[in-house]
Amino acid sequence: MAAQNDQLDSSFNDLDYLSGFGNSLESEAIAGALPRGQNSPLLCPYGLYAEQISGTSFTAPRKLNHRSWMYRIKPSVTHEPFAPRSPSHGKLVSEFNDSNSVTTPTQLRWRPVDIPDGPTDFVDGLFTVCGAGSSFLRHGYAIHMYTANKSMENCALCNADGDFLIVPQKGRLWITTECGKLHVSPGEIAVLPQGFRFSVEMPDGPSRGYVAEIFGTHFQLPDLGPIGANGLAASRDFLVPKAWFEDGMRPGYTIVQKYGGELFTAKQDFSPFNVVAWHGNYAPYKYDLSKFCPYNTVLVDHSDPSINTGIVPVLTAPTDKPGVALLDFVIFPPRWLVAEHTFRPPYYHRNCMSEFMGLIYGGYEAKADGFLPGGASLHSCMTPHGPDTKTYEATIALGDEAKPHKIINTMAFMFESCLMPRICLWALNSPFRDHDYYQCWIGLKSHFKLEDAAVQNAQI
Ligand SMILES: O=C(O)Cc1cc(O)ccc1O
Ligand SMILES: [Fe+2]
Repeated sequence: MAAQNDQLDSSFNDLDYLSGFGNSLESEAIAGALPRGQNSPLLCPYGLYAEQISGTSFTAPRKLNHRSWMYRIKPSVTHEPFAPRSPSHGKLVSEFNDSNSVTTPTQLRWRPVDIPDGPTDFVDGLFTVCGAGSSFLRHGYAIHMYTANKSMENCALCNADGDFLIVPQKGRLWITTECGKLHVSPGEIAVLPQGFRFSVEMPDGPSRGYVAEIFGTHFQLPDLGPIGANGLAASRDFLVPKAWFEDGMRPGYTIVQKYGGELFTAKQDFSPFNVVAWHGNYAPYKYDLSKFCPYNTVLVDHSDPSINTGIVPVLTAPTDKPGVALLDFVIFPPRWLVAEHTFRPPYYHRNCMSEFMGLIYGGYEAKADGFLPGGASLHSCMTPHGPDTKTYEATIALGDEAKPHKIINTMAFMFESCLMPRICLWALNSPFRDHDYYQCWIGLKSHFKLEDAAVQNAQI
């Protein structure tokens, strides 16, 4: 089910799923469709074709190795040659350089982008905001957003560049994948790993959301360290589709392949969702953010976001350096604030990591206004940021009298990366850019009282 909060439609009946993060799973839409005792028999049950999808190199260490076997009516190779899509897309970037993006250390914020009136599906509605690195070199990330209003028709997207982590903000997504169907509501996230073909329906029409794409690695659950064996995102809350297939002719079906940030298309006359059974540990999945179990200080201080406000990553895409993320997905869920004689909102800070933030619903504790559901902000490497003037003044005015207080009806998130993002020009020049963002801090006045220091010194 979708996250339990009054912003969301809880009447929606969800599907039945498999569960467990990174588990080795199996699913048959028809009993007996999975071969037993081997992956690639000479003849598969029911005359199916066996096909492997590898999400890691064949020789990746076992604990990092991802692959699945699919038993399908026709193999996915059965299509005409790929050709550049016409019209080309033009707003997707997977290798960030000065031909397609710029740098700026300034604090950036965007209002929610309007959803187009004209028919726009998930593929056409997707645009890159910022990112770093290269899908070709298998190191980097891209942050996209989408605004769309219609289902993909007779076509499926396959992303050869990386994994998509989709964060719907408005409108449900019904995602058909080769492993089966995922119904994803705002308040939930979905991960479509590199290479899976999928098609997105938008049953609610106007839809908006965020997408983090990672190149060259996959998301993991973060280590829990001293927290212990439980807490944060639990493995069993990650839901994986059950096998689902469609048979028969689908003339003119289009496979859209995103490859090096460009789109290519190929025609075939059947649905790619023809997998009758599959097994393995490489599969799409979803997670309901309301299941997250946050941890926090129970006495003083606002510790680092790696623990204190419950904003420990839900998922992390690691680099080779211990503790340094290519991309962390971090949430700011409803939770109790109890710290004593403490400035409870996020502290003022500069971070060697770059922080892209979005808001799914409600408000965000560090910004009294201007940061809206569907909007976004970017505070790049070492760019100072923190609570706006109103938040600071309201917190100080409350003083030490602040009682335990529950932040409710909110779900903000952050994509945090060690790589410095370049920003796409259409995002920088967007009519939705809030050019007055800096004003939210300009009113911060000095509270420094030199007289107090003089009195103090006189007493010594
Ligand atoms: O900048 C932000 O709003 C995100 C953030 C929140 C927090 O509680 C501590 C650090 C941090 O970067
Ligand atoms: Fe921050």
